[in-house]
Amino acid sequence: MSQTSHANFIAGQWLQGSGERANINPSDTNDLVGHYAQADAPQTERAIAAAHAAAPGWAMSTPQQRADALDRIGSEILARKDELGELLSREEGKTRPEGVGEVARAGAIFKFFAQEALRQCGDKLASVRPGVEIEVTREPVGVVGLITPWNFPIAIPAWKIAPALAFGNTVVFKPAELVPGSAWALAEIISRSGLPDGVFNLVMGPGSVVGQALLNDARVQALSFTGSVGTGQRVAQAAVMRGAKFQLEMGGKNPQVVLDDADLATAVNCIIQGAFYSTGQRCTAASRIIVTKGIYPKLLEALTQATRELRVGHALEAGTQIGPVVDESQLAQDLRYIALAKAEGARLVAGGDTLTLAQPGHYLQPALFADCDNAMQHCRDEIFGPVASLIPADNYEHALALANDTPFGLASGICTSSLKHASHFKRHAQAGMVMVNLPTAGVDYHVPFGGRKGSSMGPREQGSYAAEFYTTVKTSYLCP
Ligand SMILES: NC(=O)C1=CN([C@@H]2O[C@H](COP(=O)(O)OP(=O)(O)OC[C@H]3O[C@@H](n4cnc5c(N)ncnc54)[C@H](OP(=O)(O)O)[C@@H]3O)[C@@H](O)[C@H]2O)C=CC1
Ligand SMILES: O=C(O)CCC(=O)C(=O)O
Repeated sequence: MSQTSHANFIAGQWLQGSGERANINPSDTNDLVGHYAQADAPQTERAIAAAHAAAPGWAMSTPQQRADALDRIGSEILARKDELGELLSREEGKTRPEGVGEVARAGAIFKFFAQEALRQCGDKLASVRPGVEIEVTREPVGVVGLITPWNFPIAIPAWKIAPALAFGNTVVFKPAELVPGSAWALAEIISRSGLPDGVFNLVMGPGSVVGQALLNDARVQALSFTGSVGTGQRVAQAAVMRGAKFQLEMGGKNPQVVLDDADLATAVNCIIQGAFYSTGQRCTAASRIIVTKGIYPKLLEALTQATRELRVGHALEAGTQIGPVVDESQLAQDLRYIALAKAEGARLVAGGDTLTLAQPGHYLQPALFADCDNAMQHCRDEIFGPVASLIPADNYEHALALANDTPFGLASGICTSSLKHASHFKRHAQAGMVMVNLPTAGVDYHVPFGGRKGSSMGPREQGSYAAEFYTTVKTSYLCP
């Protein structure tokens, strides 16, 4: 067994795994970010046992204890945002400003939930029976298993870990294998925050081993997952079979509608940001650009030019707008869908080719397709790359129908100067989040996040709504 400097954190101790994995920079595959421990199933079970043993004590911790720990974590993340942002960009490939921005968001999330820990409340109700008093209170669920994806290596862990701890649960955190660096740095900060041993545990390793062990173990009473539809369904099945709570966030095929009366510059900006920034690797990314006929030619011309001008490069280089794709297999998926779109008759008007730069990396020029049909397969599936498809619509009603014609329902955007259409769209878009004259991606940290249909299952994440998942309700009757 090798001695990696990045070990797992279990029961307050740093423990070597049964193996280790190299973390490679997608901007420069010669750059090794570090070696990170890999747990096996017995080590994962050890982490679960530690969280299980710590759960009763942490459930009885005071709101002040929880708030202090979370606030300390948030403060250190914010103080180190440049350094941690660089690490994040180096391992995941989003640009440095995006990486630093994500770290700042994670810090703000911990600060927010520090305050939420102090705001826990319940209801006191009159009974229908004389002399009886009723109280409705919230209690921690117990041990929660948190399984996170690679595309937001610190923000998604933050928005699961912070509410879990704030509401008195203990945590076993399994980050995605591609991005252990940010997870480990976050765990190291948490390890010095004053939490009792076993309250927070980091277990790095493959989803098929560590993730699966979390799904199987009856001591894990709640599972929060973000990632692909296929894995999400496994999580749901396992949770249902053994009666655990679960919460799934599984992506989208988000529409960005542009109406004739839209401001052209706003629409182009929303599409470029929503579809291509973060290399399109966001579950909130806009990939179906639904455009009414009057503005279609003008928008196509402006968008084609803007797409061609995007600077793809090393994530840490000043001026880079689009970093590399996260790894070879995601790049292969993007290229497969670009080939499929062409085969389906979509017209490629910009990008779509890999790029060879001075350093070896997974570079892809953002691809823009025109004259697509919403029924084409590449307009149905989540690609998770910098690929956008323009779909013409006859009018607003047709655009709305196309926007809703998808198995997913995460975010839905519209660009328009019509208050009437904006209001109607807000009401009738079948999505968990609606954006008017704003990109579909890029959300606030203090409000609910989640979707409908195939995008999400279970209670919402983030904001005060997070309490729904990370607590269980108790109704007490008292006859004094
Ligand atoms: N909605 C979203 O935000 C995201 C959507 N995706 C979509 O998913 C596709 C594939 O990405 P990928 O990272 O492979 O997604 P996965 O769903 O495979 O990964 C998400 C998390 O689940 C873990 N996992 C994998 N298998 C299991 C299992 N059997 N039991 C428990 N946990 C498991 C992964 O571990 P590990 O990877 O470490 O093995 C990772 O931590 C993307 O192309 C994209 O379409 C991806 C990321 C985010
Ligand atoms: O758009 C955002 O700000 C969040 C996106 C996200 O959470 C995701 O892609 O998983």
